[in-house]
Amino acid sequence: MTALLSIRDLSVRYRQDGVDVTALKGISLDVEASERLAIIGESGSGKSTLALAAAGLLAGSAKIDGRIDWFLPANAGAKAPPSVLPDISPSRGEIGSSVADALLATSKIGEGGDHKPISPQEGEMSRRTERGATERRLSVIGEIQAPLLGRDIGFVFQDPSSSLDPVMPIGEQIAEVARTHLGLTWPEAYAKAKTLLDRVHLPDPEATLGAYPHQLSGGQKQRVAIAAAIAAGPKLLIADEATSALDTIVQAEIVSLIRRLVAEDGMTLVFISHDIALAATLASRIAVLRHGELVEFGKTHQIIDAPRHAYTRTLLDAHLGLDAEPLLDRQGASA
Ligand SMILES: Nc1ncnc2c1ncn2[C@@H]1O[C@H](COP(=O)(O)OP(=O)(O)OP(=O)(O)O)[C@@H](O)[C@H]1O
Ligand code: NI
Repeated sequence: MTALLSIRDLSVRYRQDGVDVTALKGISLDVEASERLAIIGESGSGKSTLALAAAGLLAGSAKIDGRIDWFLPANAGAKAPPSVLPDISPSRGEIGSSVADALLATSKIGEGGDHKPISPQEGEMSRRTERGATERRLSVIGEIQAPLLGRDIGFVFQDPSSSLDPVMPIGEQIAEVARTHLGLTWPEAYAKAKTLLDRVHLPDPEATLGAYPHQLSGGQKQRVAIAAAIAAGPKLLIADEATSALDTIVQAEIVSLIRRLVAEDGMTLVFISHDIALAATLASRIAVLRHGELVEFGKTHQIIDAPRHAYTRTLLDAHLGLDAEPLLDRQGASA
């Protein structure tokens, strides 16, 4: 297997009210190209921090140590028009040299989070936020080859309302991503948006193009957020608790939607959840975080059938206590 993303010795500290909070401690893991990886752990274990760090979206105040290497296809970003290229200042980060047919975007992050800001893509990062885009900085340092939100990484957050603009028609929000990153004209981008609304199974895509987020249910809004996230054909889809705010039935529908889209587009998936059983239905590998440390990492069946760490067993037991049904749909896990 080839790595899409390699994380080495990643530590992240936030400063809050004058106190340092260590969110991640020495995390090393590879995300393999085309795999479905779940990151699980209880609230505060560092799951979102890991995803945000990988996507280069950590708040500028975060102190980051370690190394993140991306292995993107050489033509990544080739279609991005110059007007939308990020404004990246020279920095201490290193750009790895090109290898034969892959581009290596390397970030070696110095002590003290000495990483430079990247301007948010207009209308993109400013809306697709969880904790406020204005604080966000790209910690993955690079030139235009650095992974770019929307183009290389699709990010789906827990609350679709926070990632969608309430006063912009849905079609325009999706079309904008396609236009920005694929260099399409507006009519082409709208056609693409309509196709995407159909692909995420929204009823009447034509009418939905002109609808506003408040006219849709929570599950439908999450479908729109997913359509926008994949509009530019990213290599990696990161879903951070993307189904947690939804009721069980809708949650299952969104999980199967994600599974289908990832398979159809050959995307790599990082699925973040506090729910080990849900994660097991989707992922081929599971990483278990606890208090910012990677306590267990392996194939889904190994984690479920023979967990090595007591904490993983606790997560499994907690689940079994609530529900006597078999924990894992083994078909789903191995598919
Ligand atoms: N912007 C921030 N400023 C200060 N502390 C933060 C910030 N973001 C996260 N933290 C802290 O870092 C730790 C890890 O948080 P993180 O959000 O990564 O956990 P999580 O596993 O995603 O939790 P949840 O399941 O609740 O989303 C927590 O102690 C959290 O309070
Ligand atoms: Ni989180």
